[in-house]
Amino acid sequence: MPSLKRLLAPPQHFAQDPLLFHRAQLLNFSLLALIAVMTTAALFNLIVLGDSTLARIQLAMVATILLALWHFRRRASLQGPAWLASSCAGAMLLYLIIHARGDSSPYLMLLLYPLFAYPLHGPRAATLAYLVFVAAVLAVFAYGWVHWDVVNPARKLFNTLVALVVGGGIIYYYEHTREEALNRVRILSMTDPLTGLWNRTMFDEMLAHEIATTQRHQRCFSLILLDIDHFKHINDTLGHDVGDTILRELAQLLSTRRRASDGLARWGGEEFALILPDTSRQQAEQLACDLLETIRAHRFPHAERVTASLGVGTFCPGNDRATFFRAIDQALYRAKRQGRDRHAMTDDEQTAD
Ligand SMILES: Nc1nc2c(ncn2[C@@H]2O[C@H](COP(=O)(O)OP(=O)(O)OP(=O)(O)O)[C@@H](O)[C@H]2O)c(=O)[nH]1
Repeated sequence: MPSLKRLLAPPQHFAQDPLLFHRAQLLNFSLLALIAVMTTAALFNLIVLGDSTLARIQLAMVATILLALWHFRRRASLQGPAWLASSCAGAMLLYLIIHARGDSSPYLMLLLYPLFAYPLHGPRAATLAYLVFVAAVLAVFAYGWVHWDVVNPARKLFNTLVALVVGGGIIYYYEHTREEALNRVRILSMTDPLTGLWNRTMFDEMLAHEIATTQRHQRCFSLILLDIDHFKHINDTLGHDVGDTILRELAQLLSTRRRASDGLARWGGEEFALILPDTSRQQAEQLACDLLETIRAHRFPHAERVTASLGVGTFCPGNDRATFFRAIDQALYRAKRQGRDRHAMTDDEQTAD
């Protein structure tokens, strides 16, 4: 049983993103199901019906799907295997219609295609796949009209088209709204509700990503930790609402000052963190001075003077995350101790571990 559970579980690469994880789960199941169905069909065709040509085609398909399954699980590749799975499912459904030579019941099964393709590809790619599929169904239909003995083909074509358009439309709409809802949940889980910046969870994820990139490409990134000075006093004298407004306004100010590639997060109560990819110690220090000047010059509503203290450091390949953070914290503490409204750099030896 545990091995069956492991087989049904998608690779862990997709665990971070709920949308991709859902697709990966579905793809994993579909590939396994296709292998089982195709193998059974091939054996049935070979042993019971004696159709070795069809059985060979099906076994070749099984081999291709096995390859796709390997690619998906080892390489964590979703797109290619997903297209292969939906193409195989589409081909099987078309084969059913051709095999039934105009009998009505397989037409109803065409709706299985969008039911399968939309959750697997997502609305955009699945619509493309579905259009190709509908075109293929119409081609089979046109062929059948000429060659098969179909009673009232015009009515059959009309009913099939209505089912394909209405059924496909409903499935598209369902999948589209489901993805939108999931995206909203994802954004809510990543952002801080007061400032709209990344929250701590997202910051940790982006930091881990930046550290991995740093090690891979052998380059450094810098980090600034910013803490508003005497924020407790602001809250106590002006009220929490003013405190909240200052947090929001500072977040806005920092957002306008950063580059598009920089990551900005609310790290804690009145603390903010800026990840600066590909940024040297000197560049980070210059930015820290600019930020201090910008905050000093800004007129915050109700508050006469708002300042901040900054801890600044640079992470290079070989550094250790925990040591680096300790050093940044100590730099920030030093800036506070030395009188606030200033920045302090980490000691090089501290971050070098
Ligand atoms: N208004 C508001 N206040 C918050 C929020 N989160 C944390 N705080 C307050 O921020 C204050 C932080 O106080 P301290 O940690 O003592 O720091 P400080 O007063 O800024 O002093 P220094 O950092 O030493 O300059 C506390 O009073 C918290 O209640 C928030 O979301 N809104």
